[in-house]
Amino acid sequence: MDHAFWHSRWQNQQIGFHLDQANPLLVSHFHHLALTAGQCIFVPLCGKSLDIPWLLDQGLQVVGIELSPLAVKALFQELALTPEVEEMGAITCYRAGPLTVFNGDFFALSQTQLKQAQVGQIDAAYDRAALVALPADMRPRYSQHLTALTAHAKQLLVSFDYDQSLQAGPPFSVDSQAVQQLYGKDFKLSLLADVPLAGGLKGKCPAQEQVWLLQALS
Ligand SMILES: C[S@@+](CC[C@H](N)C(=O)[O-])C[C@H]1O[C@@H](n2cnc3c(N)ncnc32)[C@H](O)[C@@H]1O
Repeated sequence: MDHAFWHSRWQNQQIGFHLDQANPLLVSHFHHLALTAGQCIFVPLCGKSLDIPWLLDQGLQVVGIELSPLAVKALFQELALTPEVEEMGAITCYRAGPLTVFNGDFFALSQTQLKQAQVGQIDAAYDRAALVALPADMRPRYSQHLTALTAHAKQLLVSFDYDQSLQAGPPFSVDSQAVQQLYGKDFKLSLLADVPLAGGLKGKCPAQEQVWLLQALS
């Protein structure tokens, strides 16, 4: 998917991926990350997800990155937060208290900008509808960049497994074998949940929603 695809989705409010509550799978499986208040969680391709306020409510510092300026502005507006805005080259950083959201291309986000925004150690990552939003040829670059940016931080990953021939993505099917190929070299993978998606994918084909815990191999 190119940038124009996602900009147009936000422009036209075609954001069926956006849930009107925190993702129930995050709520049920968050404890596996064993985070404590004050620690920092990174949320790639975050949209204006209500997972963000839920994570803030756990006392965490939350760092997101999102391509669409519409999404980032809506996120802060809906949370009634007025961010400080700082241009950092190709990326713009929005900050309000424990929430930092970079607006720009995930692949352009570097340690330099994280430092400039005074993001310290990232203790965990949470991927919901990020890996599965990307076509197969982009996923290895995505997983490597995420692993490097977060210094092999543990991760909660929510993915889909369905018959890709029945339905085109996004979201794409990223099955257990694909998760293993992308992350198995660096992480121990534990499948925490493998549950049928209620109503199927876009109401059209049966799909499993899977929750993975990734823990760095030492
Ligand atoms: C399927 S949505 C998921 C959003 C959010 N994680 C959620 O659960 O609601 C994927 C998001 O990734 C953003 N995105 C796509 N490509 C991106 C990129 N290269 N860098 C940053 N964000 C990107 C899109 O604008 C979109 O908001």
